[in-house]
Amino acid sequence: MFEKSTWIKLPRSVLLGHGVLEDLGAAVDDLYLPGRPLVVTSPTPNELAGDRVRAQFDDPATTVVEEASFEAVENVIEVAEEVDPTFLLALGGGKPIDTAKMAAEHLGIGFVSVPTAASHDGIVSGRSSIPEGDTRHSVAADPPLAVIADTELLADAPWELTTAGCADIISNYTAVKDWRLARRLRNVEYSEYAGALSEMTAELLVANADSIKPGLEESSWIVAKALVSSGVAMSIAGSSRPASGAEHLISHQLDRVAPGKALHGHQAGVASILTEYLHGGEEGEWRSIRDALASIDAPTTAEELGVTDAEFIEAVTTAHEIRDRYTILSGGVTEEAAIEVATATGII
Ligand SMILES: NC(=O)C1=CN([C@@H]2O[C@H](COP(=O)(O)OP(=O)(O)OC[C@H]3O[C@@H](n4cnc5c(N)ncnc54)[C@H](O)[C@@H]3O)[C@@H](O)[C@H]2O)C=CC1
Ligand SMILES: O=C(CO)COP(=O)(O)O
Ligand SMILES: [Zn+2]
Repeated sequence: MFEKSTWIKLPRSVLLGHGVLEDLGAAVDDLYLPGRPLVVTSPTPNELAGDRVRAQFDDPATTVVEEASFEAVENVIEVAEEVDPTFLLALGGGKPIDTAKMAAEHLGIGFVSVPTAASHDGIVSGRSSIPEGDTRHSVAADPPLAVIADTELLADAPWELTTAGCADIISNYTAVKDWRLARRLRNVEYSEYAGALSEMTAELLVANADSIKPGLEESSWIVAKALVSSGVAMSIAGSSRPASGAEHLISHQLDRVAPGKALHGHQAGVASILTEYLHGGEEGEWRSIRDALASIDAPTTAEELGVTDAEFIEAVTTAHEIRDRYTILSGGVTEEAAIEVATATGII
């Protein structure tokens, strides 16, 4: 008997392009969402765009979060219980968006995503990536009801945030390889559609690398489209698998070992050079990944990330300890082997 079923949750509206922030109020009306939002943001995005966002609503409330954490989620829930918003409006980078996404899920209300940086592919996804102690959770949550990605705003963000978004997408190559490996060795459920969409997103981004340049609003357009597409792949998969494999586990460990040193996407990008080498060996495609990262100004070495060689190696050797996700690193890598691979790929 045929018993398969799936439930794919996607945003209802995606507004992407020059000046679309001014259409935020209209986009929310179009969702039949009456009442006041609670704006969940972090300090810099609040300063940059908070007033333009609030001006489009009656009596909006605001809460500012510093980090993505379970405590931050609890705080947002507490504020929401006081101000009783109809929906949450996440304004900023990955941290306020992940925090609002998870808080909205707990509150049983919708949320709208307004990214101020094209720095990560969580702007559309139905996942929240939240650290806790020595581990890192990828928590299921509803995706945003609408995404308003204004390329004028995204293009004004520091250039490295855009290159971090590109690197987060380039790391999809190895994420999908890990996913296929997990299907072969652990019978993990794999979606051909999500895997193909994720790979195609990385390929299109790399094919357009020549148009990704500082000061060019078109760069934000290309990157934001890729971030939306990658987020949709995660929604189709019902997990972050299409965009998060062993390279992301290394990035998450770097957040613990060397907090605040490098951006999420940059860490995932450098780590994917290493995991591609582990998948394909010397003759594999690690040089293509390295060159693709270099072509859009993203780091390719531990030094360019601002972390020490020892910190990078520690993140590699401990990556398998977090999360029950089968990858090329499951089973662990010895320190000697990690040093050898990181040296062979020029990361250290
Ligand atoms: N849920 C998911 O599917 C995904 C979640 N993530 C998560 O997202 C986070 C990384 O995202 P980021 O955006 O790097 O973190 P973030 O929210 O900390 O932003 C990075 C920095 O950029 C600043 N910033 C944002 N917009 C700016 C602007 N327009 N001008 C100047 N500065 C601006 C912020 O103030 C912050 O200091 C990580 O926690 C990661 O795990 C990443 C990918 C996917
Ligand atoms: O960063 C991600 C995809 O780019 C997803 O991260 P998680 O696997 O931690 O949810
Ligand atoms: Zn990522």
